[in-house]
Amino acid sequence: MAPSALEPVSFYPERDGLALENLSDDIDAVNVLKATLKKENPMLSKSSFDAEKDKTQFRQYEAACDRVKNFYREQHEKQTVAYNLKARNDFRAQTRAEMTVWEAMEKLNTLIDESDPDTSLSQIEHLLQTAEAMRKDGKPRWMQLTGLIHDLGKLLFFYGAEGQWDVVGDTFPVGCGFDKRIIYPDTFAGNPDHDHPIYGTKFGIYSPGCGMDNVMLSWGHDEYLYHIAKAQSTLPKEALAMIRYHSFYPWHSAGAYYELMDEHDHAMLEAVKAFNPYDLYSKSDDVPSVEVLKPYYLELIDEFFPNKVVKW
Ligand SMILES: O[C@H]1[C@H](O)[C@@H](O)[C@H](O)[C@@H](O)[C@H]1O
Ligand SMILES: [Fe+2]
Ligand SMILES: [Fe+2]
Repeated sequence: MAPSALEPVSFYPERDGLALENLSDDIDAVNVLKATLKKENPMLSKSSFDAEKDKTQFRQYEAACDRVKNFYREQHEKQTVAYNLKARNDFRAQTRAEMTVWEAMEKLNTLIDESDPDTSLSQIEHLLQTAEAMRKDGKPRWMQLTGLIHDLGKLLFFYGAEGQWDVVGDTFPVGCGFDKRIIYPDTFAGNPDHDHPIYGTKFGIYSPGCGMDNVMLSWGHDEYLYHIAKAQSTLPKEALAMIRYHSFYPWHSAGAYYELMDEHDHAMLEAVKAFNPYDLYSKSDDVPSVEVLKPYYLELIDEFFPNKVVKW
């Protein structure tokens, strides 16, 4: 019988008249269901870092050295809409190099990331630490590979970057107001877009719910590698989101810019959040042995990059 307009509709018709003492059984059932769901999606299961690490030891920007502070002042002053349009044009206009993923990891190894307060290890070691932590936690192979390559976009530094400010560091949208939850928010006062009549407003060139695919994130290693992986690998969309947004801390960790998201972005945010602990908290793990791990990862790379030689 259809419910009359005046009667409340029960969303749980089979539970109408449920006795209170059965409630704890229901809670157990929900917990079992949650565990089963997690098993089916190991990407989302908790990282082992949750119990092991003192997370307050990471990303301490107020206490950071001048190298880090100076880096962010420059990045925040120079990442403008005009620069971002130019960077994307330059990117599309050429292939910078052709080499395998492993060769790219070796090439990147000489870069010391000025924005990073948490590691003094080389890039190859950081990539292996990230991937190894995922492997130990039983994460899917595609996710391990994502961990292995996620910072390879820093190669940009060797191919016409203007410095490190357009390669590394946290990212944020350009073309709309800079959110206070970005680290060192006051340094945006020196950005020419800060007081722009459109770019300086809350939504700027965007509209509520427009979706992150339509948002221009500050140009750097995330955006660059995202385009390469999207075109040349068989990685799933969750992996591409992990790559594109892994430095977007104001979004995935501080909760800013949610008003720009569309429905698809909510699922992608979960993927990025599942990725983040491996990137950040593995930085204090033991130094991995490159030569010992190389055969395992060479095979993994081949699985997702059908053309061994990648166009960078
Ligand atoms: O300093 C780091 C580093 O540059 C990372 O590669 C980047 O992903 C982080 O967002 C940033 O905080
Ligand atoms: Fe990164
Ligand atoms: Fe990283």
